[in-house]
Amino acid sequence: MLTFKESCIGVMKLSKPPVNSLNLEYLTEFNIAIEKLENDKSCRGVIITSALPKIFSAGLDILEMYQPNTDRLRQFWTQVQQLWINLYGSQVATVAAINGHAPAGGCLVSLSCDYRIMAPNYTIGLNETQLGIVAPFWFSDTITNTIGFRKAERALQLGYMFTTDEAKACGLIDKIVPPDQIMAVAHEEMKKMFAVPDFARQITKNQCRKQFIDKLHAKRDADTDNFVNFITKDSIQKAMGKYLESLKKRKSG
Ligand SMILES: CCCC/C=C\CC(=O)SCCNC(=O)CCNC(=O)[C@H](O)C(C)(C)COP(=O)(O)OP(=O)(O)OC[C@H]1O[C@@H](n2cnc3c(N)ncnc32)[C@H](O)[C@@H]1OP(=O)(O)O
Repeated sequence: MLTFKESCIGVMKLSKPPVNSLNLEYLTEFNIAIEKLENDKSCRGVIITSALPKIFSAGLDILEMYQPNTDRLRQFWTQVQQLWINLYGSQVATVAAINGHAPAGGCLVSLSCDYRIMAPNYTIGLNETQLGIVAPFWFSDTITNTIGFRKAERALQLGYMFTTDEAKACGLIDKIVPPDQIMAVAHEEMKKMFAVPDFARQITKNQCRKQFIDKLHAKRDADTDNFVNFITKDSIQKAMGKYLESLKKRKSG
């Protein structure tokens, strides 16, 4: 993770080649970096983007969920939950500068921010069902809160990956920006949020999001149990093995 500060704005650049997949170690690093910025009194905003060309993040590392060690799988899921809690509940203003594809966990990271700008000709969405897995309730809450129930339900069922244009049309992202302008526009959007007194913006954000974060806190252990029981089922392991194979075939084909 490349993290630096530009006056009162923290910039986090995901940099885990080849596709910024989020494994246990990287999620832990991500959480430490965001918590550090959150606790930095001089930091008012965070921009999350990718240091890689064409990929914002491929989402959760599928290899963590394929033929897993159960203890590690639990730790992995705890870090995924923590990342969402940290981002969705952050007190600082957050902008996702989506400069590449953002499937599944990559989409969730961006949806957890306050504002999303995206470069053209990429795809974004919660495609979990395409892998034969199911996005947990807090993933669906987050997309529903962004694009509304009907569109979210349809997108989740299909595991639909939106083009940048489609994402803009349904409100999944806020603005389409040429790749060479994405950081400049992220700073402009951040300034708009800074024009509002921090405490008023923070309390308002809390009012909107707290109930959803509290819901996960109340069910956190059960959510981890569900995840571990679900992922370790034979049928799910088979589906995930097939999906991994299809990724490799697509590459060679
Ligand atoms: C109960 C479950 C709850 C919710 C759980 C999960 C949420 C998730 O996030 S699951 C992850 C879903 N992600 C995807 O489906 C993305 C899959 N990847 C792609 O579509 C493409 O790789 C991508 C468009 C991101 C990039 O395309 P390319 O630039 O063409 O790269 P390659 O496809 O050649 O990939 C390079 C290399 O990376 C491996 N890879 C890709 N994604 C992942 C991933 N998410 N986890 C682990 N590894 C991944 C891919 O297999 C290639 O590997 P090698 O063949 O060994 O080089």
